[in-house]
Amino acid sequence: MNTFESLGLNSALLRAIIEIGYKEPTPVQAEAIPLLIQENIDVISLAQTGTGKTAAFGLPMLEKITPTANGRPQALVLSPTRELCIQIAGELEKFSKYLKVEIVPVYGGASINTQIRRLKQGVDIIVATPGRLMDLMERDVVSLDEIKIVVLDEADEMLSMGFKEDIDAILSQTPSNRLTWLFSATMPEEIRRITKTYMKNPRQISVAGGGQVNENIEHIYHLIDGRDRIKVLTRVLDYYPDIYAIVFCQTKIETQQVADRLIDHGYPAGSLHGDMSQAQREQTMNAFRKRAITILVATDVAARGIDVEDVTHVIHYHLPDDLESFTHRSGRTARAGKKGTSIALVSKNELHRLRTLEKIIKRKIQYAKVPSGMEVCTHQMQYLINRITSEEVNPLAVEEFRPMLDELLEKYHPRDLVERIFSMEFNRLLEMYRNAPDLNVNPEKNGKAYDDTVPSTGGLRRWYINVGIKDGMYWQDVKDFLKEKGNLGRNDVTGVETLSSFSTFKCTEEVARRIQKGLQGFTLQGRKIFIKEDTKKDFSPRKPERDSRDKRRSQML
Ligand SMILES: Nc1ncnc2c1ncn2[C@@H]1O[C@H](COP(=O)(O)OP(=O)(O)OP(=O)(O)O)[C@@H](O)[C@H]1O
Repeated sequence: MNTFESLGLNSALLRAIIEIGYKEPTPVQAEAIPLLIQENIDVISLAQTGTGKTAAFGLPMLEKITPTANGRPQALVLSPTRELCIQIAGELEKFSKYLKVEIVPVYGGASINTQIRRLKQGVDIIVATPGRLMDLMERDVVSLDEIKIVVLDEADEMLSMGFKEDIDAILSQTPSNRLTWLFSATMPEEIRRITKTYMKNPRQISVAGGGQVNENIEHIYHLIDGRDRIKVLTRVLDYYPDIYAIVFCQTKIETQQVADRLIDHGYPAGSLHGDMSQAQREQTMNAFRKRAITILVATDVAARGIDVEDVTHVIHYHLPDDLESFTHRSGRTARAGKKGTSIALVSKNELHRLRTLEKIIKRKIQYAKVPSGMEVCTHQMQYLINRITSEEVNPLAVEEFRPMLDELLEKYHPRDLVERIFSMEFNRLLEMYRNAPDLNVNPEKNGKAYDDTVPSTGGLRRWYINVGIKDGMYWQDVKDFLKEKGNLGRNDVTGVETLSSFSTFKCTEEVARRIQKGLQGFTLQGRKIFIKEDTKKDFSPRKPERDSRDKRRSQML
């Protein structure tokens, strides 16, 4: 068995690790720690989510630096989001409890003056988001000329967010003989490019039995009608007692909308996305960690890498655009050797992407039916029975209230009491679910893979409309919207395809005129909404005209 003692860590670090409660190193730690301590090399390490990569780079980093009197930073960790900065700095603080090391997190949205003050007092390790570090460098309050080690955490995400220039500028200020360590759960193309751009002969360490597959995650999907998404979500949330979940949405708008809907329906939910202030984001994360809220609705970027203990479920409200994100999302559960479930809500037109995903994650994603209303009630009932029957009786408390309990038992038959307890707990649920519809889509029958309805008349043309996913609208919503504005029949509009900032659809000129009339004077968030003929002649499915990735990201952050 590998032990932390055998990895070459000093006694101060070992003492802290024991106090934290780590018993033995995870495979990535066992592999990386001795190598990084003994050799001065660039390293790229692929390891599953939740397997302790922070300690895998943090412990050797702490072992290798020797705090100097001049208080200039010797190590730098770059990470994409504020949450991650705070989290990594917090972990490093814990590891360095018995060392004299100054660790300063610097990230946007928080007071720059406080960060400047802390940096001026001397710092050994900076944990930073690229944007804020650039600000600080421009103000000449931080100098990177003594940096020995740079860690690029979630490097692909930093590039996706458009930090490439900042990273270039930051790294150009560090000594050329610095070491660069990169840890990641996935190996997208960006990571390969990063290795080429920023690293010198990096050694790739692969962990036995590692790779991208976290066997502790059970992957399932529900096949649904896209219009029922929120209903399916609430049903799933109701089905699992004590669910502690992160729900991933694709855009900031959708994240907020879903969280608002859940809160309106009485769920303990909160949202996390880039349109919130830093204070709001910290408040939500704290509430989630303390379980004051148990459902966190988040964008991919805001929740990348966050480590919250015992998250039971990750729910993909939509599949991510960028399928690598699926691994990072799912990895918010089943951390540190525990088990967890990832549930994808998939409409028929997303099915083919699910198959691609299975190849990426090298796992089968099992189909599961959306629970029926009765199944929700039965499951909750079983849970209540288990809770009651496994509860240990507290004799002292019972004795104290014995007279009241006796009186209750004299007045009511035990069966009557059980029925009352049941009603107390279940009236709301039964009311809600007694006649609940079946939310499953049969892949062979009723569900539609895409909008393939037959239009009422001939003479079809393709039209463009300036609404899309970034407005929180998917094809069904766009179709409903057009139907409403043009006061149309079911099949008047067809072939709706929705991309980030616009959609296209097919209809006759007459139908288009009705839509145009309905749209007169209509604005969405101050923007005039219009349709115009799409002059591209053929109706074959168009390749999505990708927005630049940065632009898309800014919607998703
Ligand atoms: N040796 C260990 N024994 C027990 N728990 C550990 C050990 N190492 C790390 N952990 C715990 O496991 C959890 C996951 O660690 P960490 O956040 O570093 O994972 P990660 O690999 O960076 O995940 P991700 O790829 O999802 O960002 C943390 O709560 C951490 O405290």
